[in-house]
Amino acid sequence: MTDEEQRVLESEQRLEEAVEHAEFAISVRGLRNRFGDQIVHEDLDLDVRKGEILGVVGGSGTGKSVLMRSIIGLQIPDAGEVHVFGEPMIGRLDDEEALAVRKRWGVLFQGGALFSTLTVAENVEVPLREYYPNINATLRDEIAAYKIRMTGLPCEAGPKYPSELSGGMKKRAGLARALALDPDLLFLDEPTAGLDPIGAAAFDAQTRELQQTLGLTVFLITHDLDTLFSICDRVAVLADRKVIAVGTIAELLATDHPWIQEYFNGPRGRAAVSAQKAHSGQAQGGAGLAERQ
Ligand SMILES: Nc1ncnc2c1ncn2[C@@H]1O[C@H](COP(=O)(O)OP(=O)(O)OP(=O)(O)O)[C@@H](O)[C@H]1O
Repeated sequence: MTDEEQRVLESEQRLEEAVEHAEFAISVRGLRNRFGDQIVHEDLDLDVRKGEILGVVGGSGTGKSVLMRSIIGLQIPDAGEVHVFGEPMIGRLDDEEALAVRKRWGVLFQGGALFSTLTVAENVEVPLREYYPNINATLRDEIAAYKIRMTGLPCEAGPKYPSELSGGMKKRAGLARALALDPDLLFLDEPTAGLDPIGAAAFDAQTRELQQTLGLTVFLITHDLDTLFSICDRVAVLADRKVIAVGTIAELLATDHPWIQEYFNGPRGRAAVSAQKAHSGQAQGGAGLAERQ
């Protein structure tokens, strides 16, 4: 086969795959990740629908963060396929194509991962400098200020350093940075961990509002049952090295997997359901999420 024929064949294959994966923002097939003797994922499949908030749960060490890192290219899996918006993410895109897909997502890492020597505004500007180096400084400052306000932080937060912020403010600053490039897809790794319940509920409400107004797809790793019940459209459960179930919480509860039953039907799960019911009652009585922020 000539080089030209090979190129045409590859481009046809890519087109077929793009059509096959078009309804999903993310498609993972047959993922395998191993660290030495420890197999974290084996034959893991997962589809994330466009426009949904997918909660990702599982016991500690089941590989939720490794899964996220495999999707965004920070972890090269031992086997498997990852497609984001129909594009194959592992080894088949050239630099320019990979960059075009990477611009379509934003990531809030566990703990915020802000650069401690940069102000909040400078942190938000990092992806702008990296992906759009020709934007002038004034426009960059304006975009950063807008993103900061978008996440509910006051303008005065811009010149502050991460060490001067509360935990909740740091998360919002990380969120502002994740939104810097107007992404279609947002990855959130335990966004409410370490926040007090009121701060966590406000962050959830902010996430939901942003997802709806910006039409985002959200891949949300969490241990927070209130987050799962209040804002996730579906939940994927990691156990036994793979995604053992994915669906609405009602659908998950209809399965008889012991971990799922214990997780959602245990004391904390029941408390989250009661809180959710109480909140829905209040909302019908006029106290909506927006008022709680
Ligand atoms: N770079 C690495 N080198 C070696 N082992 C790793 C590496 N990254 C992750 N692991 C291991 O992979 C497993 C899964 O880690 P991961 O951080 O994805 O878990 P998790 O489900 O996100 O856990 P948690 O809920 O506690 O954050 C863990 O046992 C971890 O020690």
